[in-house]
Formats: sequence, structure tokens, C-alpha cells
Amino acid sequence: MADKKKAPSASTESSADTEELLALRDQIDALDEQIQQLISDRAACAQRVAEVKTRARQKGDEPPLFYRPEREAQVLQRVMARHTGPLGQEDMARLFREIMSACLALENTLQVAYLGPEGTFTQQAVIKHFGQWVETRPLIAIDEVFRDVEAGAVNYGVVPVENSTEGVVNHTLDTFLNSNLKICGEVELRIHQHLMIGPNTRREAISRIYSHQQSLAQCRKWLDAHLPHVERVPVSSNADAARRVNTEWNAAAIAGSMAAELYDLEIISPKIEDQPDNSTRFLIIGRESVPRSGQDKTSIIVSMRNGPGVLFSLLEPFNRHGIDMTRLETRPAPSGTWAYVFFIDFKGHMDDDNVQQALRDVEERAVEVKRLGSYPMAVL
Ligand SMILES: C=C(O[C@@H]1C=C(C(=O)O)C=C[C@H]1O)C(=O)O
Repeated sequence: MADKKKAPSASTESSADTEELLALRDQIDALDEQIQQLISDRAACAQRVAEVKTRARQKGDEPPLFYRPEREAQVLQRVMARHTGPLGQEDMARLFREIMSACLALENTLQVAYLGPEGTFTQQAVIKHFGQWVETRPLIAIDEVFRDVEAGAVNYGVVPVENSTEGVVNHTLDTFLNSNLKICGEVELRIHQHLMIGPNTRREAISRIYSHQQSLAQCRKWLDAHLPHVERVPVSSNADAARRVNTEWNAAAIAGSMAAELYDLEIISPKIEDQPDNSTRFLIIGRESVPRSGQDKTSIIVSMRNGPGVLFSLLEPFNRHGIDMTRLETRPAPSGTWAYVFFIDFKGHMDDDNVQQALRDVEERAVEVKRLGSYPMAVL
């Protein structure tokens, strides 16, 4: 009996396995050492970049721009283009996202305000875009995020702008009308909504579901099918919904995984959004214009006078100059003076010749054109 027990570890086959495993681990240890050295060399380069940027600053100039969105987008694009596996292309780019985030933090720690509270999808968008190495500040309203960036209290702000199921976030668009901030980037986030409960919730007695209005709308069909008689209570954010559930025995919340983690809730039905490709787009707002990255988008607001053929005359220059329009939204004019206000996104950078020509043509036909910015298209 005792001999039999010893047999497997003594067999030649398993000791060969162990040797192979040990050799592979030696290889991994050696590679880790090289990776660590290379990351340290990269970080030292970033430190020298910071010195160069600081030296280049002329007396009386604005502080140097440590964060360069166009350069970061190019680095990530190159990582993805040359990648051949076996790790997934996006997984590799995410690793580089974090390496760059840590390198930038050596130069300067970015402060980023976002539409909070903590645990919302917007916080997830901040981390996806900037990586973990930033200081974040949750604020309770979109215009507060704009105000903090305008006042220089933070470097950048992140706000939601459109959802693939529910459409535009009108409040964000309207705030741009009265702001001089620039759009410096965009983030796209796949949105998964989960049904979650707290430690005191009695599953069979759930009579109320808290969530943000948009999330309730994104899960309407699922709720109709699975919990038709449960009251749906809209609250100010998904994180607020998750917080409430903790103290009520008959309530559940719909929110994202960050909120579940933050408030220690149990996800009882994951991914209950009606559209499987449900995603939200966020904008990064800042005070500076971003140079060309090679794969850019531009956003403008155009005010046109009412009249026949207005939309045609607005769109015609884009068509003539071969510009790919990616979004067109109409909003009521803030004052009676303008009949229409159009929010337009298109591919290309304001420094591109055809974009400059198209903008000149649009400016001739419009009451006013406001350039919100050119910025790198979302890479991840
Ligand atoms: C190193 C630089 O500064 C920052 C850090 C980057 C990086 O780690 O690759 C890229 C762009 C900047 O946000 C740079 O400007 O090249």
C-alpha cells in the first residue's frame, strides 16, 4: 500500500514533467528580469522627457504639457499593429496602457475629475483611458466637471456623451455651448448591467429595483420578462443604487461591476442589458488643443439660420472634401437667435488640408462654428 502511494512521484514520466516545468520557470524568471530592466529603462527615458519638457518651457509660458494624448494613441496603435499573440491584441495594449500610465506619473501625476460618484461607469472610463496612475476626483454634476477643468483645479475631465441604446447625453452637449474647453480624447466602454443584492436582501421578497434612469431603460425588456411586478425606482446614479441596497432587505440594484465591488454586493443576474453590444462613449475635456496623431476625429458645433435646404448646405462641404462624418445631433438653440444647433463629429484633424477647406466652407454658410477640438480616435 505504502509503495503504491509513492509510485507516481517516483515514475520517470512525472519527474521529466517536473524538470520541464522547472526549466520553463527558469526561463520565465530570466524573462521577468529582462522585462523589469526594460520597463525601468523606459521609465528613466520618461523622466528625461520630463526634464526636456521642463527645460523647453520659456519664461512666462504655460506649464509644460506632460501628458500627450496623440503620442500615447500612437504608442498603443503601434503595439496593436505589431502584435501577433498569443496574448490578445487588446490585452497587450492594456498592459502598455498601464506601463505608460506609470511612466507619465513619474513626470507628473495627472488629476482627473469625472462624473461620479465612485463606482460609476464614468470612473471605469477614466481608468480605461488614463490607466491606474492618476488622481481621480468624483463630482456630482457634468457642469461641475467642466468648471473644475476650466478653473485649473484638475488637468482633465471625463463625461459621458452618448449611449448606443439610449442616445445622447443632452446635458453634456448643452454644456459645451457655453464652454471654451477642448475635447482631448474619447473612450468607448462596453456597458454590462448586473442585477445585485446586499447581504441582508431576501431574494424572494425583492419588491424594488434601484438604478439610474438610463440603466433601467437599457434593461427594460429583461425586467419586463423576469421581474414584471417589481417597482423600478430611478436614482441619481448606479453607485447610489448600489449603496441603498446595502441597507434594505427588499431591494436590488442594477449597476456595473465596479459598484458591486465598491459596496460588496452579490451579482445574482449578470449582463442583463437588452442589447449585447450596449456601449457608452465618453469625452476627455481639457484646456489645450491636441496635435495630430494620424487617426483623429474632430467635433464642432454649427449654428445655422432656419430656411430651405439648411441641412443640405451644411452637409455638402463635407461630402465635397471627402470627409467621413461619424455623428450629427440636433439640439434646440439656447437663445431665440439661432434656429438650429448641430453637433458634428467627423474623421480627420483640424490641421488636415481637406478639413480646413471644409470648415472654411461651412463657416461661410453658418451663423457660427465652434471648434470643440481634434483628438485621437479611441484605440482600446
Ligand atoms: C514620455 C512622454 O510623456 C508622456 C508619457 C508617454 C509614454 O510613457 O510613452 C507618452 C506620452 C506622454 O503622455 C512623451 O511625451 O513622449
